[in-house]
Formats: sequence, C-alpha cells, structure tokens
Amino acid sequence: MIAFADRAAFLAALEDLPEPCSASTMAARARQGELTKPAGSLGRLEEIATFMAGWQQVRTPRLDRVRGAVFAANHGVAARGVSAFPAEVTAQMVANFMAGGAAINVLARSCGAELAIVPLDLDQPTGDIAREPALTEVECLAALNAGAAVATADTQLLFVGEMGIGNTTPAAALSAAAFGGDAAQWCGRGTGIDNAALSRKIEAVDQALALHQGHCADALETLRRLGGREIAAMAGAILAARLQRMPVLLDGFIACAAIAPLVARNPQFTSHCLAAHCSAETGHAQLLEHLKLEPLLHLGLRLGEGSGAALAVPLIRAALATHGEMATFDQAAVAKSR
Ligand SMILES: O=C(O)c1ccc[n+]([C@@H]2O[C@H](COP(=O)([O-])O)[C@@H](O)[C@H]2O)c1
Ligand SMILES: Cc1cc2nc[nH]c2cc1C
Repeated sequence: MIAFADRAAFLAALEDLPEPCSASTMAARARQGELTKPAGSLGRLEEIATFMAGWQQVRTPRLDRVRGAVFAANHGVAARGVSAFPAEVTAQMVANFMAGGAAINVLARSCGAELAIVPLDLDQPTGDIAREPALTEVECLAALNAGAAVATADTQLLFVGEMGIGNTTPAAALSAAAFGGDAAQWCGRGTGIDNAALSRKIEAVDQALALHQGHCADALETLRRLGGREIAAMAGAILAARLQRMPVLLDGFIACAAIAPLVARNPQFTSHCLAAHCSAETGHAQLLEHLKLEPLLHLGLRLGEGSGAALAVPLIRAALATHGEMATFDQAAVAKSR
C-alpha cells in the first residue's frame, strides 16, 4: 500500500511519475486497426481502450474490479454562509451513504463498482481559509494517506468523489492559486446559493488568496493552506493510483480542483486520468481546459459524491467490450479498406 511518510516523500513522488506501458498501448492500437469497422469510427471509445491498455499494461484491458471512494469532511469557511446548506448535512449525508440511500450508492451499484465511504474527522472542521491555513502539515499528510489507502493494488479503475458542505469555496481558491484568474471567475453557485452568499464566497476566496498565495511554495503547502481533508484525500488517492499505473476517472469541480496544485507543479500529472464529465459548477469547464482533459459526458450534474464518474463507467465498459470482443477482419472474412 502506498503511503507518504512526509512532505518530501509526497513531493518526490510527484516528480517521478510512472508512464503507461507503450508496448501494451501499441498492441491495443494495432488490435483496433484489425477490428471490423472503419479506422477511427468508434471515436473516443478507441482512445479509451488504448488508454486503459497502456495503464493496465495489457493488450485487452478489463473492468472486473472498479473501485470508488467518497471522502467526506467539514470546512471552517462554511461558517461564513458560503453554502446553501448547513454544515451538519455533511455528517447526515455520510449516514445516508452508509445506509446505501444516496445517489452514489445507487450509481455505484448500477455500474458494478465497489464503494468505500471515508469520513475524515467530521467533528473537526478545517481552519477558515480566509484567515488561517485549512490544515496543519500533519493533518494534511494524514488526509493524503487516507486517500492513498483506497488505491488498492488489484483495482483496474479508480474513481474518487467527495461530500463536504462549503467545499466549492476551497476548490475555487485552489483553482485560482494553480492557474490564475480572480476569485469571481472560479466561484459558482455550488449547492445553489443566492447572490448574497455568492458575494460572501468571492470575498472569502479573495481573502484566502491574498493571505496564502505568497506562502504556497509547493503542492502540499497549497493543499494544506487552501484545501481540506476530503480534497487532500482525493489528491493522495489519485497520486497513489499513478504510482501503481492505475487509471482514474475524475468526477466534478472539487475532485479536479484537488489535483490542481499537483498539475501546476507537474503538467504530466493527469496522463492516467479521464475526465468523466463537465459539471454545471462555474469553473469546472475552464479547470478541465487547464488539466488538458476533454470530458466524456455533459449532463448538467453538480452533485459531487463521484456521481459523474460512476455514470461514465458503463462507457468505459462498452469501450473495453468492443475492443476485446469484436471480430477482426480476418475472423469475419470482411474485406479491408483499399
Ligand atoms: O462535483 C461538483 O462539480 C459539485 C458542484 C457543486 C456542488 N457539489 C457538492 O456540493 C457540496 C459543495 O457545495 P457548496 O455550495 O456547499 O460549496 C459538496 O458536498 C459537493 O459534493 C459538487
Ligand atoms: C443533500 C446534499 C447531498 C450532497 N451530495 C454531495 N453534496 C451534497 C450536498 C447536499 C446539500
């Protein structure tokens, strides 16, 4: 199991990222050329199959073990009235996840994913980022490692999601810190806030950036100052996946913002990731452009929980099924293109 012993170990891992197996990628690409269809006619399904082959290091990748994890945590900045819901909802939704009644439970069941629910110190909200760092270094490392622990070696595809009232505020701050732009550009309506709450949110992000930006010397420091426990956990899980050449399906705005500091440091970081969808949250579309990822789905979702990622799993399954099961031109005695 991957664990980051200290800041240096985390930062060193980010500098030395494994690449996909090029022989498997080439073998999968060659097989795509043999299947009974005009070259390229399955569009992104073909790219998905070769992407999965490279990361799973086999010519014909499989999806027998899809694992999802939902990390939940609370945020000090929520006390400023930046969400449409009270902070108690985080713990109440965790109880709902445990009972199997939330959207992600249903979607994980329907796409055949195993789901882990990981509450992170719900009774200890982070520091309010507008006036102090969200986490101490020890707390941030603990959250990174709680995330890394879900990327278990036998997983063929990992997705991570989150639940945390107020967390679109730190997500906006992380995005601005990584890729520039002002607070208003990255702040959206989250759970459905009114104009007054949106103004408070923009002000909180402005203050957080003014306070912390000069001190964000590395990716861990940025996550520690501007992030939160579930956010650091997602970053830890996605990095631990990369270290094991495990492909990852990214969910919405917060899941993508979690890796923004890692991508700012190493632009190659998202090579093992597919963006499942583009959320309705302001900022997600531009964030995906910075991550250089084209989302698979546009469904107007703004739920989080890993819901968009779970919805994309059947698409990956279909890509791998066509790749693995279609007849070749030779097998079906179909003439090849001239
Ligand atoms: O995934 C997204 O793009 C997304 C967009 C908006 C809201 N959310 C969810 O809503 C919560 C954060 O919204 P807010 O307004 O409390 O900051 C948190 O629990 C997220 O899972 C998620
Ligand atoms: C009810 C509810 C469910 C959620 N799931 C993810 N974020 C959420 C926010 C709220 C408010």
